[in-house]
Amino acid sequence: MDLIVAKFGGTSVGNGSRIKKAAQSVVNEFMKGNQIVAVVSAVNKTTDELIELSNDAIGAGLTDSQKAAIMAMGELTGARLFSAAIESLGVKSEVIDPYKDIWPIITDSNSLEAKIDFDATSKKSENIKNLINQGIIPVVCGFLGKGPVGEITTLGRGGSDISAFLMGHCLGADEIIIVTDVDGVMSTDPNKIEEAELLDEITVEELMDLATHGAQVLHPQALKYKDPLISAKIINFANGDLDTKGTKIIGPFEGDMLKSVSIYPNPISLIALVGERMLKKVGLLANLTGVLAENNINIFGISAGQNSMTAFLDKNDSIKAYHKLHQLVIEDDSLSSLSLGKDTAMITLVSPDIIDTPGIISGITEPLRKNNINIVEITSSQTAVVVFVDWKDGEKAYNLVKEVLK
Ligand SMILES: Nc1ncnc2c1ncn2[C@@H]1O[C@H](COP(=O)(O)OP(=O)(O)O)[C@@H](O)[C@H]1O
Ligand SMILES: N[C@@H](CC(=O)OP(=O)(O)O)C(=O)O
Repeated sequence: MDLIVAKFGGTSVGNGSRIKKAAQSVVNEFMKGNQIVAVVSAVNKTTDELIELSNDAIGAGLTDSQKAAIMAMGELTGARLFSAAIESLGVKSEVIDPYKDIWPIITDSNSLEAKIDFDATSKKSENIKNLINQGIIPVVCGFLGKGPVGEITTLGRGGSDISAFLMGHCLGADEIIIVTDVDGVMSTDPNKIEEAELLDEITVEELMDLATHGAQVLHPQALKYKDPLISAKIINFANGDLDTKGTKIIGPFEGDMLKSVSIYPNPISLIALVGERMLKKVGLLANLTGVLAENNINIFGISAGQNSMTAFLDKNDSIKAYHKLHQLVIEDDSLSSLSLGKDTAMITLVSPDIIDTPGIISGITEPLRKNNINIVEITSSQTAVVVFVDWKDGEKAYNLVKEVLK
């Protein structure tokens, strides 16, 4: 007997027959002997409509907490429709919403982008387990939370995916299934490029990057709660069957809950190409990477400015790269010179919190400044910050950056 958390996005419950089909797919799993929790979003575009309605009616006078309570109506209705559809098929079900004591997802008081109190949520999830053990199918409102004074909060647009992974984690589920309007994760958005191909599987790390760079298919914060031991997949509602293959989400493979700090074991050399108005020169980057690729040299990072371009390479490759790139400088009129910089240590911090934690970069740089450690380069994306310091400072900087995660 497996415990499954199945999340139904807005499109998968987009009309009456879809709700019926979705409820049937949940009941089918229950009849096979599995335990199941449904997490349900607002029907179709209800959230957008509620926002538009309140903007038209109230406009700037609308407070965040009023907006959250109005938006919540979408999920409050969706969950009731879903639960009633399950009961109409002869199985007991209960709606779980933030107005009830049993509600598990506890947050801070930020009405529109609430932060989850993981410990409180874990504790309160026990009540949901009791319900499941009584043979009842809980239907949990996605997207919603309950703040410190019992008020409704929301987890941010698209937040029902977070609700599903959080519930899956806290309940110790065997599987999390995200039911949506595409066959799974594709090579790109299939609504933009028709030839997009379905991926059989994707790692948490890859999907997190895809999602933070705008692929709507899953909320990036949801993957924070993906436990390596819990199976997860994304499937199309059109199948009407939760057993469908879709795209399997595997991992995470790095660190605990996707957070890690690492130091590359070898020194990293910085090679800078200098030239006038380099950013305006077409194909320069391709030439740089082409030369390195031809010589089987791996690139750990590239930074580009108006008049220079720097490649980060393993020290063992740097002399060879230096000579090969010099040839490029001689041949290309827009390049004036090349310099092989000092040895640096590369420290990488990976965390899904980077995207929504103001001050995380200064949290890293401040302790380095206080310890008189000079930062040679720093690059950041939505999920990783990479800091380069003098090689001699590497170990100390690594220990300081590790403290940031704590
Ligand atoms: N690489 C991708 N693979 C699959 N879908 C993608 C991808 N990038 C963007 N999408 C979009 O994500 C949408 C599904 O997410 P969303 O609309 O939030 O669904 P739901 O309402 O079920 O939560 C798809 O309709 C698709 O347009
Ligand atoms: N209904 C909310 C939450 C959500 O996650 O919806 P969906 O699962 O349809 O993306 C929204 O539109 O933002």
